[in-house]
This record gives sequence, C-alpha cells and structure tokens, in this order.
Amino acid sequence: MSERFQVDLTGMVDLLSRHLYSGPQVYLRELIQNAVDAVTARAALDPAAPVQIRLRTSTDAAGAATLEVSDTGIGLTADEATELLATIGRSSKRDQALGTGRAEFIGQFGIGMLAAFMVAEQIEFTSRSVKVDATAIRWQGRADGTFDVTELPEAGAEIPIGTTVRLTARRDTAHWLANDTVLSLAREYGSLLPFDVAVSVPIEGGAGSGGAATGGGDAGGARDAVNEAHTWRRVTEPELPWLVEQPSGSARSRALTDYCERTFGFTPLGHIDLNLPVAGVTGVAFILPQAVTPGSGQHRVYMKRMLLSARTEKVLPEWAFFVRAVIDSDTLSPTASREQLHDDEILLGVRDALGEQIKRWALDTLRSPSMLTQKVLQTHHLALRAIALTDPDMLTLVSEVLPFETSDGPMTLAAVAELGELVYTSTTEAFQRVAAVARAQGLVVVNAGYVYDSDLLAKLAARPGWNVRELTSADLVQVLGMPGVEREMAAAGALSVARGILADEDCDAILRTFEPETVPAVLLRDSEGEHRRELDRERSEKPDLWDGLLDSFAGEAQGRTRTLVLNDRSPVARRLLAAPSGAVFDAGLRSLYLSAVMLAGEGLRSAESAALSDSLGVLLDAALAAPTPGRPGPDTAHPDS
Ligand SMILES: Nc1ncnc2c1ncn2[C@@H]1O[C@H](COP(=O)(O)OP(=O)(O)OP(=O)(O)O)[C@@H](O)[C@H]1O
Repeated sequence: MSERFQVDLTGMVDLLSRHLYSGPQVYLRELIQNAVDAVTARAALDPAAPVQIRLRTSTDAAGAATLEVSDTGIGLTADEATELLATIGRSSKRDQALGTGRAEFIGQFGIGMLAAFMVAEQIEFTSRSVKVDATAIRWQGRADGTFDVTELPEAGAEIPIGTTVRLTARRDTAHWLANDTVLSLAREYGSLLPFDVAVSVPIEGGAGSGGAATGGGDAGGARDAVNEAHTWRRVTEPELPWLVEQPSGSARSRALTDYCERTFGFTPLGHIDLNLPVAGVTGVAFILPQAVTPGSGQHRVYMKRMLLSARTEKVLPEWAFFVRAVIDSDTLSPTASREQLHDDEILLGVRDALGEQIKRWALDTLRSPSMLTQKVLQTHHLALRAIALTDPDMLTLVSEVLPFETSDGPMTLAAVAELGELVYTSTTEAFQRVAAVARAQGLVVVNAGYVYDSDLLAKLAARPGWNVRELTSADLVQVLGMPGVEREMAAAGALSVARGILADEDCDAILRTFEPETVPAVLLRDSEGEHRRELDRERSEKPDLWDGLLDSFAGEAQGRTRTLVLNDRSPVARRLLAAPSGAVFDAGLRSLYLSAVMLAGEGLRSAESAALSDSLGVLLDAALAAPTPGRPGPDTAHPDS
C-alpha cells in the first residue's frame, strides 16, 4: 500500500524563513499578491466586479496583534480551501498543460501562504466564492500544522464575494503586524499595483477627531472611515511613474528626478528610458551622481507591477553599474523566493536588450558636448571603459570622447593616434617616471595604468589604422640625446664610480642629454624597457662609435633592475661628474638618485630617507666649509642672525 508524504509545517516555515526568503517582511508581499491574483481572476470572469484590497491592523480580545487583508476577488469554496490552502505546493494559478505559472497571475508555486506563518500562529480565511450559490466558508490553519474548514450558511448572505485573510501574531512577532510596519511594507511592495489598495491608519490627533482627516495622501474613493479614529490610506499610484504623460520633456525629467529621489534617495545625473514591448518590460534607468565600484548593480524589479525585490541583480548587464533601474515586467520569472529573477533565456534576452538601450543612449548622448555629457564622462568613465571592452561601438566612442592622461595633458586616444603612433605605459608608476622627460622631448605617452585601459588599448591595437604599443625604455633612451663620444669618455671615470656607489641599490648609471635641464637625473626601470637590450642593440649597430665604452659598463652592470640616467644638460649633473670622487661626490650622487626615486613616484623607504638626510648633511658641511666667493664664510655671522 502506498503512503503519502507527511510535511512538518514548523520545519517548512523554518526552511522558508531562514533559507528562502530574505526575512519575515515578505509575508505581506505574499498576502497582497494573493489578493491581487484573486481580484485578477474575478475580473477575468466579470470585468465589472469591484476591485478593492484593504489591509487593517488591530488587536484581538486576548491582546494579540492581528492583520486582516480583504479582497473582492474570486473567493474560495470549502473544497478549494481544503485542497489549495492546506496542500503545500498546490496552486490554482498554474497552467495544467504547460506546468508553469499562468501569465496573468503573480503566484505559481503554491508556497506563498506559508510565509504568513513566519509571523502568525494562526491564519483564518473567511471567503465566499464567486461561483453561483457558493456557501461562505471559514478556514483556520495553525502553525502546528492543523486546520479546520467550516461552512457558514447562516452568515453567507452578509459575507461579500471575496476573501478576508486574518493573521494573529505570535507574541514575538507582533511588531510585524504593527500599523506603521504594515503601511510601509504595503507601500514598498504594492505602490505600483494598478489596483485600489489601502491601509487603515489612525487619524492624526487620535479618536474623537472623527473622519475629517482625509488629506491629499488618502485614497480618493476609499475615504470611508473605518471608525471614528481610522481612515483608509491608499498606497497605490494610478500609473507607472515613467509612463505618466507630462506636458513637456523637462516636466517629465523633473517628475522622474522626484521619483528617483523618493525611491532611491539620490538625485540622478539623468535618466534612460527602458522599453521592451516584446518582453512586456518597461522602466527607467537613473544615472548615479557618484562613481560606484563595478559589480554593485542592484535594481528595483516589479513583476506585474508588484515589487519583486529592491535589490535584483542580473536584470541589466554587469557593466551597467553606473545606473539604478526600476523595471516592470510581465514575462520574467521569479525564483521561488520571489526575490531574484530566474536566470533563464528570457532574462538573458531581456538583459542584453536593455543593455543595448543603455549603450544606444550613451552613443547618442555622449558624442555631443553638454553639461550632462561632461558630468557623465567625469563620473562614470570607468563604467564606459568597461562597456567599451565588450562593445566595438563603445570602444570607438570612448576613444573619441574620453580624455586620457597623457604626458601632454588630457587627450582623447583618437587625438593621440592622429599624431602617428600611440605609445602607452601600462602602469601609473611607469607613467609618472617618464612623463616629465617624455613631455620635454615632445614624446606623447598615454597613461594606461587605470583599470581596463591596457585591455582597451590592446583592443585598439588590433584595429586597422591604429598604431598602438607599450612604451619601452628603449623609446626613451632613443629620444634622449647622446652626449657625444668625447663627453662620454670624459665622464667615463665618474660614471664608473657612480655605478659602483649605486650597485648597492641594484641600479646602473648612464649619461644622456635631455630636456628639461632642471631635471638632473631620471630613473628607468629595466622591467619597462630593458635598456640593456637597447645598449646591446646600439653596440652591435655602431661598434665603432661606441668603441669599448659600452663594454666597460655592460659587463659591470649586468642584471641591474634600474638605471639612473644622468642628464648631461643639467648643470648640477655636469658639476657632479666633474667633481673628484670622495664623500661629496658620493653624497651628491645619492641625493640625485634619491630625488629621481621620488620623481618616479616611488616613496622613500626609511633607510633611504635617512640616506638622503645624511647626504644633504655632507653637502651642507662641504658648502659651509668652502665659502663661495662673495658670500659670507662659515665663520661669518649669518646676516639674519
Ligand atoms: N486571497 C485569496 N483568494 C482566493 N484564493 C486564494 C487567496 N489566497 C490564496 N488563495 C489560494 O491558495 C492557493 C495557494 O496560495 P499560495 O500563496 O500558497 O500559492 P500561490 O499564490 O498559488 O503561489 P506562490 O507560492 O507562487 O505564491 C492559491 O493558488 C489560491 O488558489
């Protein structure tokens, strides 16, 4: 004999509340949604039937908090109540043939009612079915998993068609049924429903002030006071805010800005309309006023105008993290928790199509200069770079409109490319090291050290007509002038001493001429360009010119990771190279080396700071000991003292 599965309701509720739903608050979403489905089902049979959903909080005789949700929907017969309410996983809203939820309803899984047990110890349905001659019924379910169904033939005539669901809270969950909580949850989940949904609220000033308090926020048709101290407050807006007709474009922008401020709490830079009729999707994406980190895209998604979640991911592509969208859809399927979207082919299609609309907007808007363009480029350049990585049109746009840092100030990549070749550094540190020297030599170098930039340039490099490559220190060595053989020979001795001193720092030293002459030395990293290979190349190309000179330090400096390039145009560097070796030469060279380290954007380590201080001390002592002609000597009193 086969037996039926048994279900432990407490275990099921625990499972839902801890693992499926984000928290007990969703109980109200499930109740409103059932009421909405019930009125939708009735309207399909009788378009003239009343459509009303009412929520009312109270306290019962035993002092427990209660909530009643009444609808003018399709109602339930005793058999239906027994079958549908007490069978977990049974739903009246599924398409029998397809085995999926029916398009007109929000519910489909047959588990939503259980959510009410997260906050209630007892749930009572009082209902009268729309079916002809149906008897009114009462169904009572308890958290221990027991239920009763009673027919109410006596009271039947007084009970209107529809359903009232009454929840009685447990002592520890009473706050979920408090009037303020119910009002704000009903607004959060239901404000865009195309139905008359109202919550009973106490009239300000309390009992005794009568039904007079029916201010602007109250439901027009629902002003009938519940009693002396309560009135109905409508929580639903008649139309989706982004579909409301406005007298002008600017009036619409203002209204949408207003809506965004109310809903998301920020003033958007602008908005992008989203519209996908084939998938029954409409909405609007608001451009964030501040840059945010990639991957933080969370959007407000409504299913058939009921809030699914205020933090839905995946409805827009990941790169669209610079907008917050509100979307309403008829076709997307929720997961059973009804808090995320089912990652199916429809969602994939919708995500791509909505992403396309955002791209279109960017391509159409950001090409023409305006305040909006400027603000969006400034704030969201990172997002635009991210899109450009996957989209050729956006890559073109980014190369044409987005300013990149170059050694010649901010320039677009297209403008740099027009100069002939686009040379870039792949780290900001490398850029800082070479920018001043490159600028002085008229070499335009792009800083591609920010996120996505190297990848973007690699993509551009693959495009016909683009001549793009990473800067090597060979480029710099090439643009830096040669001091001439005689000068090289004259300085060879000093350079050799310098190399000996810098060997401790794993640094080589060479002599070049470059602008500006105010920079006595720059530091190049071997990893960026491997000047050694360049020197080898030069040596093999011009063996006569270089004679044995290169060999003399090539052997010595083999494998150094950095090179100090001394500037033969700089009077300071020349004076240093002309100085005899000794403590002053040593201190002067170390000072130049350490200022080149700082110029390269590398901070000084504490030992280096100490070395700089020591070197300056040596130089100061030397200067004070050897007075310059015309200046007061060391033992002459300082004029200011
Ligand atoms: N207010 C109501 N009026 C009429 N029938 C109702 C009402 N609330 C619930 N029901 C019936 O109870 C059934 C079970 O409801 P439940 O909320 O558990 O699941 P569902 O809404 O079908 O699916 P989901 O789990 O996706 O919400 C519904 O399919 C519906 O037939």
